Amino acid sequence: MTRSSSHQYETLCQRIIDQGQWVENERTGIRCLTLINADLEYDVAANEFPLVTTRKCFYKAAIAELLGYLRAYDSAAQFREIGCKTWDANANENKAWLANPARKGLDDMGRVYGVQGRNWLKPDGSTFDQLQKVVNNLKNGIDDRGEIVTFYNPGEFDLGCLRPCMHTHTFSILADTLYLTSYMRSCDVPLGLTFNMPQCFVLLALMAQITGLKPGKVYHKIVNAHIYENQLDLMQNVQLKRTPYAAPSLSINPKIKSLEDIETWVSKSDFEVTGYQAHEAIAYPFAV
Ligand SMILES: Nc1nc(=O)c2c([nH]1)NC[C@@H]1CN(c3ccc(C(=O)N[C@@H](CCC(=O)O)C(=O)O)cc3)CN21
Ligand SMILES: O=c1ccn([C@H]2C[C@H](O)[C@@H](COP(=O)(O)O)O2)c(=O)[nH]1
Repeated sequence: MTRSSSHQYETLCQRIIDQGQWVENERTGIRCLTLINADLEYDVAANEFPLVTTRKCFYKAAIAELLGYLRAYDSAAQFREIGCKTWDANANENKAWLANPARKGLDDMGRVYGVQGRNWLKPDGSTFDQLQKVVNNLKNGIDDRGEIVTFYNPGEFDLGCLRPCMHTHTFSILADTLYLTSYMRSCDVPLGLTFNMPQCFVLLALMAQITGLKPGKVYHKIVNAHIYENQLDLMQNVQLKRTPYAAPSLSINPKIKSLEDIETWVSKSDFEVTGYQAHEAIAYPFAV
């Protein structure tokens, strides 16, 4: 059985504290206590929604962010419109991006995440929709062992504000059950991870729902897991002193039946979490 996701989270935080090494980070100027390699697992079949309970997490914003990725949003203003402010700083305060001639003005994020997932540029100038291809195959029960959506396009890194952190999602079918393996190169454990855990869960649940498959498990593979130096005291002396609660569950509007629904009318209010008991919020500092 999968261990409660909040417990997996606190175990990872403790491992970083016990085994992590200090690494200077040039981009942000803030050092990070860093661990290489972590594996998390979420049981979508059992509907154990992976929300950290040792602090209040903002899952509505996390779900909105995922919807923005699936819709190929490229502007922080689009994310704000659907209830997510997480891209404001990287679009408008990141020094390297502000100085980049590719930036098209206020709120532009450039060719990141969903732009690559939905509009991968081909040499002939046309675009390829990775997500649509995967949805079409899964709907027909096909797993060609390459049901992959990747946002990672090294040839276009200079056209976006940040390289994607959760960069690749691989879908797999066994019998009538859909699995998801999600790869993450760089993980801000106090902040970003509390968004990424529920996002992986929702991505599998939604894809299963629109393809007619049963949801199985998510395998979340993290390479560089870190805590920024200015977050460490709150993590060690506040959050990790708390006892986790049981996992909540998630219900998704059953009227969502297609990728087009996700592109057109779905909003964060189509997702309802029940039984979320959490300790009070912690305002962790954010490194731009
Ligand atoms: N340093 C850093 N950490 C990240 O986690 C991160 C980035 N940069 N840049 C790109 C995205 C943006 N993400 C973010 C950005 C902000 C929050 C954040 O401020 N979360 C608060 C409040 C959220 C709210 O009120 O909606 C939190 O307490 O979780 C979370 C994830 C994740 N990513
Ligand atoms: O979904 C996300 C997006 C970003 N992060 C974190 C991981 C790092 O702390 C920064 C990105 O910095 P890089 O220098 O590009 O690695 O953002 C996250 O945890 N989750």
